[in-house]
Amino acid sequence: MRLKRLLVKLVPYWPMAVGAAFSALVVLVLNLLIPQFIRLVIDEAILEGQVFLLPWIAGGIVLVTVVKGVFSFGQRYLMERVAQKIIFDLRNRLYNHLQHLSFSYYENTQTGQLMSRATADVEMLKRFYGFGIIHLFQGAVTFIGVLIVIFAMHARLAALTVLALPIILVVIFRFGKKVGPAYQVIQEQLADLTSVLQENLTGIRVVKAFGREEGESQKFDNENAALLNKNISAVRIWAYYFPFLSFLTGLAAAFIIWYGGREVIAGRLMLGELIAFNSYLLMLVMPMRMLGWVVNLSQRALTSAARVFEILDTKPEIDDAPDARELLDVKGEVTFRSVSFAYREGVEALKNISFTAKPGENVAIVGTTGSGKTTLVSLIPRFYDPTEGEVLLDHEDIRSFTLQSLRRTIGFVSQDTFLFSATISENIGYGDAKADHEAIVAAAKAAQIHDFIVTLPQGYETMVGERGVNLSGGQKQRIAIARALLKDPKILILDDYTSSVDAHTEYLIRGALDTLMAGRTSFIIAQRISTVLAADQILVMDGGEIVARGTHEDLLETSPLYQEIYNIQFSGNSLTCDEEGRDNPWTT
Ligand SMILES: Nc1ncnc2c1ncn2[C@@H]1O[C@H](COP(=O)(O)OP(=O)(O)OP(=O)(O)O)[C@@H](O)[C@H]1O
Repeated sequence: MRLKRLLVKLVPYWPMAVGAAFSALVVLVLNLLIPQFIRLVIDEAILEGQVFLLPWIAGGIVLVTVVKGVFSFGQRYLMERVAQKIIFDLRNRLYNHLQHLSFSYYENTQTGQLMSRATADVEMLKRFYGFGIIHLFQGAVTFIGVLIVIFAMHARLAALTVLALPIILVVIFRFGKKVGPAYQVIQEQLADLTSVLQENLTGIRVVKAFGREEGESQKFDNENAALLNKNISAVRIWAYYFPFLSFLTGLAAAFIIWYGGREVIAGRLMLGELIAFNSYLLMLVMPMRMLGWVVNLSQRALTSAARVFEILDTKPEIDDAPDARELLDVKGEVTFRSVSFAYREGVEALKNISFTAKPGENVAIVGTTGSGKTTLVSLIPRFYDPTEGEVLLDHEDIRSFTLQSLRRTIGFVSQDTFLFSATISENIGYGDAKADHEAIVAAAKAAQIHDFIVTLPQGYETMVGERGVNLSGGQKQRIAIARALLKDPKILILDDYTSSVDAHTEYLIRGALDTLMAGRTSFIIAQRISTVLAADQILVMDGGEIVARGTHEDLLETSPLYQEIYNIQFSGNSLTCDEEGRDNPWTT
């Protein structure tokens, strides 16, 4: 099944694959000629004393070798090209597929596992296409070719020699059965090792902050030692295999010399024929060894294929409905109608949520930690679909629109800001490939980050992310805000957007956002008092439910939970700023 699926991928490249197979056949025929030259040298030139034949035979050998070289090159080159092309397609498909898999998939899969599949496993498949298949073919035709020739030369001797064949085949297949699972275990262990490495590198700050370098090294050591052991187990299987195979072929050679020698002495076989016969049998040694190698490679490739296909076969949980249409002319009315949602069955993160945000309305969401605020806003761009109920945009279920067009209308600034290893300008322009420099600068100005950017040595062309300058949390967040604003979204979602900027910057952003939010429906998970003050409606969440709603003044009077949140969360930063951005005590 998996093998068939791997082989089908050759179909689009059949002319090249056939070219490689043809070259392999030519190489085989030429190989079969060499022992005949040897026979001629011994039987005709030496024993019969026909010296004039020698230069011709020598010339023939040179010619055969040259032509063989050309076709060997063709075979290798063509097959490697096919392999590279198949792997190119596969890598692209895999990457593309990964882009479309849903959040839930990534939450349940280790990044290291995915990286290992996209690199080590794909590489294994390349070796299968580039070497495995052609060597399997070459081995099979060599076998058939040699058998035909030796039976034609001396049927009895050939028949007696190949009696050893079934034993050899049993050895090869037993080997395949053992080595396959051994390599599956290795491949899985390698993925585990990659996961440890990836997690360590991502969390290196935590490792250092807690002084856990030793512990982490130990963790890696353990996984690495497990990999070593598993590799050694596989190598042991290999190590048994080769000497045993050599022993069997040695036995066959001994038999030929013994039996064939007697035939020569009896005059039923020429000396040159015996030597040629033996050369043919030696030609079988390589394919037999190769068969073991190819069986091993194929087993590994099948393991890798299973791991790669598993990703490709995972359907994105969130996808376009078959009749999904483009979302056009958005007004921006968002309605949650009896929405419930569970990340895991039976544990509801949202329970029966209903509310409407009118176009252009500014909705603040407050609540205790873990009450479902982030989950609620994640349903609007369809990061997840409700388990029950529906989310409507302009009175239509958002599942009736294409994901692309839906997400295009939404600007999202999430809790953890991620910037790519690219220039500031590219990061801000991420959501709109056509954005010009003026638009990028305008967005940066609106997010109050322009003044900072121009102080950098390369301004907007400064690299950020892993390969560039380090920015503070607040600076990153403002770049993320600029990135969201550049899309000119009808709906704006800001999750904890002010959590890492100081009161002064918050004031500056606040001012910019007030203008920018005009005409957009916005949802802001509020951490600061100024946000709730500016909101048209505030949703108060607790345990996945909306327990109160209203304006700040209403809620202070009617909702004890809101009062509590206000006292704990907002009073600590109940400062707003005066015109110049200086902090002032906040009063209602
Ligand atoms: N990806 C996830 N998988 C499983 N459970 C999750 C996931 N994300 C959140 N939860 C759970 O869902 C509940 C709501 O989480 P959510 O992040 O929406 O809360 P929140 O109000 O935004 O919290 P905070 O203010 O701390 O960010 C929590 O109990 C949380 O543990």
